[in-house]
Amino acid sequence: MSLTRLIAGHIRGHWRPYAASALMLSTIAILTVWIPRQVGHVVDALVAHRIAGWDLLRELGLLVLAGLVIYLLRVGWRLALYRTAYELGRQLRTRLYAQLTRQGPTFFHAQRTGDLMALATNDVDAIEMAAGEALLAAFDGSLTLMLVLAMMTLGIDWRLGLAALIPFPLMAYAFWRISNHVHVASADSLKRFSSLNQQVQDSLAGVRTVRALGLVGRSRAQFSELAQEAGTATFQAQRWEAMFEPAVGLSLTAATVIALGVGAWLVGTNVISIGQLTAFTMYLGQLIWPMFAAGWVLSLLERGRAAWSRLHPVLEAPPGLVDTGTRDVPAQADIAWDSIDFHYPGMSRPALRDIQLALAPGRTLGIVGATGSGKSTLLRLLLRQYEPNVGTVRVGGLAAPEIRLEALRRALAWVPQEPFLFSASVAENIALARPEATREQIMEMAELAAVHDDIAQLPQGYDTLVGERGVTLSGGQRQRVAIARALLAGAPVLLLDDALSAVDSGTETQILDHWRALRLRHPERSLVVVSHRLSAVMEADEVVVLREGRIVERGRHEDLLALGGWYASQWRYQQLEASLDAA
Ligand SMILES: Nc1ncnc2c1ncn2[C@@H]1O[C@H](COP(=O)(O)OP(=O)(O)OP(=O)(O)O)[C@@H](O)[C@H]1O
Repeated sequence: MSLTRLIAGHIRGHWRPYAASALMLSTIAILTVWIPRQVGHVVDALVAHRIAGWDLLRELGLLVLAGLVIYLLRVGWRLALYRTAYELGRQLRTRLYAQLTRQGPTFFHAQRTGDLMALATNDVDAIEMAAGEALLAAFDGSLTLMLVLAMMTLGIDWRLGLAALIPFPLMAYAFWRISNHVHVASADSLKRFSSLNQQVQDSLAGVRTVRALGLVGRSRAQFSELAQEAGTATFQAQRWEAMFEPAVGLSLTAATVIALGVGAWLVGTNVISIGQLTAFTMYLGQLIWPMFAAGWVLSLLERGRAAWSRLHPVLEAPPGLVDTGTRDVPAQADIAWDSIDFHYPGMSRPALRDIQLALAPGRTLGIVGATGSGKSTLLRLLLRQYEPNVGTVRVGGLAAPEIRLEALRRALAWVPQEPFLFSASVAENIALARPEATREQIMEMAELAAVHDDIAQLPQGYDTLVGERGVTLSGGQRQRVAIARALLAGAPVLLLDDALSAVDSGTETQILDHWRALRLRHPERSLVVVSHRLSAVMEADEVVVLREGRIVERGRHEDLLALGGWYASQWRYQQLEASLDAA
């Protein structure tokens, strides 16, 4: 879809404010061209000594009244129009946000956060301007131009009109050249603003790393270079935009010189009066606005087009995952990875191969293996962040794609290794999936996640702000807050994706004991534990060991010890490490 079609569609949907603005602008244009005519009449009457006293005052009063009405209408059209242009901005931002929530990791892998933020702010602003000011200025400018030209040629003298217009084709050519440059320069400026945004985002997110590595100087230099580039690109666009004004000025000066020359001759030969020549020069002055409007409109439209060409592909990007599911998660949510093969998009090496695995309701599955062996990928397929290339993930006997995505994800309480805490209180963070939860319920889950005592130590307890603008929690505290959040969600399946990595083994045992106690109340709930520490899976009903995407060992803890493979040697190693730590 082009920008024109987008704007045309918007106008169709909001024709009333556009029509009201157009009506007001038309009235303004008519009054504007009436003014020189009126001045011409007054001048002629003064020259002929036909007017004085109250009559003169009345004629001048009419001019003042026209000026006042023009002023009020100018305020009126802006109010009517800006509201609807902002409405387009709101719609585009909402569409962008909805699109972002539909997308999966592949999309976000390809898009830079800074770019997406720039799209939602700068680019949408540029489109808003194109659909608002630019459109109405185009309408107003063309209408004024037509009326002024009509008054100059038909109302005064067509020869004088034609002669004065000689410089204008040259100006049109200059406009065309300038607007091409504005388009290229605007696109570049928007792109560089995105890069600057990205740098700010990266620097803020990684500020501690940058400081710790002593890279502050380099980071500043990089930022200053990007800021310089963005500034230069914006200046470049402005430089071309600034050319519009001299082009208008030159053309009008040339037109005025011609008009005065030809006009003097026409007055001398009594074809037109002095009052008409006065009106004509006033009309020439009135051509300034349509000319400026043309330059302004062209530059706004070029900015809008450049912004739309960046935003449109993102809005139209096919969702990473099509949610065609219609079913809810069955009550007995057993899970199965059925003959799964999977490789990440663009990667040749498979991340999972020939996976056959099942988890009955109320059971615990442990997934272990060396780093990069595919443990988290198993969970990502279950969460439908990616689709397997071969095989099917089943939940409650249904293929995962048959289930509504939101229902599927609500049934799986996932705690990643590095959970995200929002800028809100600890209580609100825990109650994310159940905002209606009572303080007692929140506290109960925090106790189960072994984080209640930590929260009690915070300055405002459960009301302490955490996240970006609040108190900084340790990695282990964040993990436990996220576990409390997942427990409160009350989902039938809890997925701990290395979510105990930052807590000590004593706390880990405590949390897993609490889980088992909780399961006495909810015997149908299942647990999947991905862990590097084998103590986290020793009570599991089944443990699988992954190596390079394949299941290479499986069984209960004792079976795996007896097998004498990777699990057994890793267990011995971790036991030794624990006893050394204790010593
Ligand atoms: N988004 C991705 N794109 C491409 N390859 C990926 C992606 N995510 C993971 N991989 C690769 O897939 C393989 C399995 O990754 P996965 O994250 O499942 O391993 P893991 O066993 O959970 O590792 P760890 O214990 O370090 O968390 C690895 O080789 C990894 O490099």
